[in-house]
Order: sequence, then C-alpha cells, then structure tokens
Amino acid sequence: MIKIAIFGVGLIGGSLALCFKGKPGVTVVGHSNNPKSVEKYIKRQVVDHATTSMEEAAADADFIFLCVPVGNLDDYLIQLSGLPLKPGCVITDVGSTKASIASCAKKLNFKDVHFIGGHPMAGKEKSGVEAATSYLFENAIYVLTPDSSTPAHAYDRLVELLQRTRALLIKVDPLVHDEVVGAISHLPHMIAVALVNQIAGYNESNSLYQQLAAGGFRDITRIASSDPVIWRDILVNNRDVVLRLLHDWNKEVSRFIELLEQRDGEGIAAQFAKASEFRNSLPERRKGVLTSVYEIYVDVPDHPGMIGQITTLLGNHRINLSNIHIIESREDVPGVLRLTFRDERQMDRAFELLTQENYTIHV
Ligand SMILES: NC(=O)c1ccc[n+]([C@@H]2O[C@H](COP(=O)([O-])OP(=O)(O)OC[C@H]3O[C@@H](n4cnc5c(N)ncnc54)[C@H](O)[C@@H]3O)[C@@H](O)[C@H]2O)c1
Ligand SMILES: O=C(O)C(=O)C[C@]1(C(=O)O)C=C[C@@H](O)C=C1
Repeated sequence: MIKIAIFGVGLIGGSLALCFKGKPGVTVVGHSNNPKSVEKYIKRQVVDHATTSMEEAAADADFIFLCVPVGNLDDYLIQLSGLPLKPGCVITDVGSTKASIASCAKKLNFKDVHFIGGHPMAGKEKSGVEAATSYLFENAIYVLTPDSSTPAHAYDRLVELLQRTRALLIKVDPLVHDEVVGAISHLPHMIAVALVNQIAGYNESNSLYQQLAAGGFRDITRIASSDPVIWRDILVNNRDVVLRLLHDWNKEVSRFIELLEQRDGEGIAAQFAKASEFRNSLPERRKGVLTSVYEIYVDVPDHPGMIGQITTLLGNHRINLSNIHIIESREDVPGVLRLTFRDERQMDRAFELLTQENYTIHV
C-alpha cells in the first residue's frame, strides 16, 4: 500500500488528492491543524483519512505533499525533519516559489528522506477544497526542481506518481523558476489587482464603470479575485524578483505614455502587433500536449435547457464527458459548447447522435 500524506487540502492539495484517491493500492491522508477542516475533507470524500496530527499523517508515508501557503512551507519542512519518517520517503511541495524552500531543504538533515520541490503551473482564482478537481493539472506544465544530490530512484518514483495528474513534468532550476514564474504569473497578478483597484476607485463616484465592464476587463482581471493570503506570501517571498519586474513594467507603461503624448499612432499599432505575435505563439495547453484530446464544438441556440438536453442525450447513451465548457454565454447570442471525451470512440458516437438531432458541430 502506498501512503500519500497531503498537508493543506485546499485547491491544489485537494486536486492532487483527487488524482491519487481511489487508485488500487493507494491511501491518501489529509492533514490540517483545524478539526473543522479535517471533518470537511472526509465529508467531501477528497481523502481516505484525515487528521490534525502531523505525526500521524507523516508516519509511514511514502510521499508527503506540502500544499500550504508559501509562507508556511519552511516551517512544515523543519517540523517534518524532526519526525521519524519512513526510509525512502519523498517530500515535495507545490509552492509558487521554489528558491527559498529548496534552500531550506538543503540545510535540513534528512536521512534517507528526499525533498524535491514542485510547482504545478495550473490553478484558479478560487481557493479551498471546495474548488478542487481531479482534472486541474491535465496537460498543464508541472515543474520539479531536483538537484545534483537527488537520487534518481526518488525522482523517478515521484515522476511515476505524478503521471496520475496527467501534467507534463519538467525540471527547472529553482532560481530560474522564480525569475520566470515571477514574470508570467506574479507580475500579471499584481497588474490585475492594481487595474481593478484603479477602476474600483473611479466606480465609487460613478457606478457606470461597473455596469460597462465587459469582456476585455473581465479577461484581464479574473486573477485579481485570487486568495489574498496565498498571494501575499508569494509576493513577499519573491520580493527581489517582482520588484525588478515592476520597474520594467513602469518602463512599458511609460512607453505608452510617450507614444500617446507624441500622437504616434503607428507606434501604438506596432506595440499591439508585436504583442499579438508573441501572444498567438503561446502553446495551446488544452489540446493534447500529453495525450490526444477528443473535443467537439456544438452550436447551442439560446434556448433554456439546451445544455441539459445535450448532456441527457449523451448520458442516455452512456457517453462519458471528461469536460464541458461554455465558450459564449451572452444573452441573445448562440453559444458554443466544447465537449471533451476520454477517447475517440465516445467522441465519434456523440458526433453521430448530435448530428442526428440536427445540432451543428465543429470538430
Ligand atoms: N492557487 C493557485 O492557482 C496555485 C497554483 C499552483 C500552486 N499554488 C500553491 O499551492 C499552495 C496552496 O495554494 P492553494 O491555491 O491550494 O490555496 P488554498 O487556500 O486553496 O489551500 C491552502 C491550504 O493550506 C491551509 N492553510 C492555510 N493557511 C495555513 C496555515 N497558516 N498553516 C497551515 N495550513 C494553512 C488551508 O487550510 C488549505 O487547506 C500555495 O503554496 C500556492 O502558492 C497555488
Ligand atoms: O489560472 C489561475 O487562476 C492562476 O492564477 C494559475 C497560476 C498562474 O498564474 O498561471 C497561479 C499561480 C500558480 O502558482 C500557478 C498558476
């Protein structure tokens, strides 16, 4: 029996638990200091067992996942280093920064216990176990930060376990990770928050700002709703990197100010063209990085109950959907439903059934 202990069963810890739980020969134990959270983990059936005792959760664990806020990671690792852990145990974390926890692990005296930092590049603006899903990591990049002292057998065991997340695992140096993730994740979160707060300020004297806020504002600001404690910890931890990035950001803003002051329309267009070239070159992670993704797109007229009709039709024919996504749901405008299937056979059967019912389908 493989025992997996998860400290902090929130969005990320809970999603990992759901990837592992129920697999033959695996038992998942959740830990929280809060007895109410422990009850909740059990009630939601995210873990097999849950406890407030760190010793009990860690005892005999083959793998330990630290899924608490970045500001608590070092403390958890230090506490674990004082416990009798199973020889060969692999400890990993999911923190959004990697340099500080790697340096903490290096200083600790683990004997036949191996720490390998980790960071799944997937998440949501929602937090807590309520937001956890087993498919959060599908096709996402999952960073691991082994170093030269990491035994190959420990790394290979962790990689084998993490295959269950269906993420794409890559090795990155912790310092490089913090630099790059600072730019593509931490900086955008700060920009989104600053933008929302700027507009919220205008809205105080005129609620038309809120009323008119449409796709553009919503697209760029979704992540401004992220958890304040999680993000406080990330930004404080990666302070030096994000301060540098903010100075560079100021230069980008100044460039726009200059272009506008000079009424340089061509210069503004050039900025958009340059940005769209890079933006359009980003890899499309939803589509088969690891495995083929079987998707069809169905036009759905704006009638109440249409989505229910489609899912009922597929359900009645025992076709399992692995994902369903409404791409456009504005009033009066026909929407598009993206249906994802586990295999080609189910996708083909769904195509056949929906065509018979006169739905317009794009593959
Ligand atoms: N949210 C994301 O998009 C995302 C993505 C990848 C990695 N991460 C990282 O994953 C980790 C968890 O983030 P999350 O989004 O799952 O957050 P979350 O709030 O959903 O879960 C955090 C968990 O830690 C527990 N916790 C909170 N404060 C604690 C404390 N002081 N001591 C002990 N436990 C505490 C909570 O009860 C909860 O179970 C963080 O280190 C974060 O940087 C987050
Ligand atoms: O999709 C989101 O809501 C996220 O914020 C996910 C996101 C990101 O910035 O891309 C946030 C933090 C992580 O550490 C990794 C991923």
